[in-house]
Amino acid sequence: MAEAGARLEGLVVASHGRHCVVESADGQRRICHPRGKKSQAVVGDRVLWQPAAPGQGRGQGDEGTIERVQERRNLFYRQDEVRTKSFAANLDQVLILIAAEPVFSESQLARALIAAEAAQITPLIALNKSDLVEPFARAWERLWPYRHMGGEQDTKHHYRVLPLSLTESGPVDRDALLPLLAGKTTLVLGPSGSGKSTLVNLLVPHAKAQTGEISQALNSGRHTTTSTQLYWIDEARTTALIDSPGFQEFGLRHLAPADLARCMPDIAAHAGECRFYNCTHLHEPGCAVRAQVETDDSPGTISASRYRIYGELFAELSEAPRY
Ligand SMILES: Nc1nc2c(ncn2[C@@H]2O[C@H](COP(=O)(O)OP(=O)(O)OP(=O)(O)O)[C@@H](O)[C@H]2O)c(=O)[nH]1
Ligand SMILES: [Zn+2]
Repeated sequence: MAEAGARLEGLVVASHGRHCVVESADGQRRICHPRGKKSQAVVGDRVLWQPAAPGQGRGQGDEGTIERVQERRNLFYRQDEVRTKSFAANLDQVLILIAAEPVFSESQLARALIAAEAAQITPLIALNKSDLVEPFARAWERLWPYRHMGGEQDTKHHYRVLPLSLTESGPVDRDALLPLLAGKTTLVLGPSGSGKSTLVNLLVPHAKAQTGEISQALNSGRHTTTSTQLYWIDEARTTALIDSPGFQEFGLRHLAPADLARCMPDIAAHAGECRFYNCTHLHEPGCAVRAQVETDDSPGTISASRYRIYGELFAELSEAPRY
């Protein structure tokens, strides 16, 4: 056990309410409590922590206090169903896993993408259950604007959209995913039933073991149903997946309505060409964005559904109180 009094570096690998599991450089994991509000950490945070003095831990030792959260490279915001904010920090990318069934909500997808863009985190979209041929074809078609965003050439597309069939072609999917994940920390998000657990089990064969007794102890006998967990894919601990429950309404309240356009690449591509520099793209004359929205007569480069979502979010962010 580490010496009391020392400040040690660690990585937050799980959070359960205010408690965190901190992993130190040697791979050892222990429960830590934040010292105060300022040291409230989220998964992915690098922290300085201090072991509890002998006899002071509430458990069987192996506990500590988070003394400081190191500066974050980025912070991913979302809101869960009970309207509290949840976060993960220091991410390289966000993998949004949706499926042919259950039918995905385009609005939820758009929100998650906007949240990623706003935090300057690269999003990656995967559509699972390609074995369900007809529902998959419909879902793939609905993703057309996302598959083609930012240009017609493959290399210029803003989002990467990957077809998967995790239960039917696991090894093939693993080979497709691993190079995209290697050396990075990826937050996996997806609606219930899309195959998130299947994905984690495919990529992290010892997921249960990694979660370990510590997290199980924290979860049991407590009303903690949601927890965010970081898993290492490789033994060298360079490639990480963060599994976070809840893909409900994404609170985007940290954004102002005027931030939306730059977080939607298809809209951002034309937002600079409007007659008014502060165009909202809702009603102004000379709006280059509205000129690009598809209609029955013209294909346009902005799909009608994306423009509708833009309008809905703009209204939501204009009205809702900030908290
Ligand atoms: N047909 C088909 N079914 C799949 C595929 N991947 C996952 N499933 C099934 O979809 C269901 C949901 O998969 P899970 O991995 O539990 O999904 P989840 O996203 O973790 O769902 P929650 O636990 O509700 O959050 C399970 O019955 C899986 O067997 C696939 O590629 N094809
Ligand atoms: Zn405009």
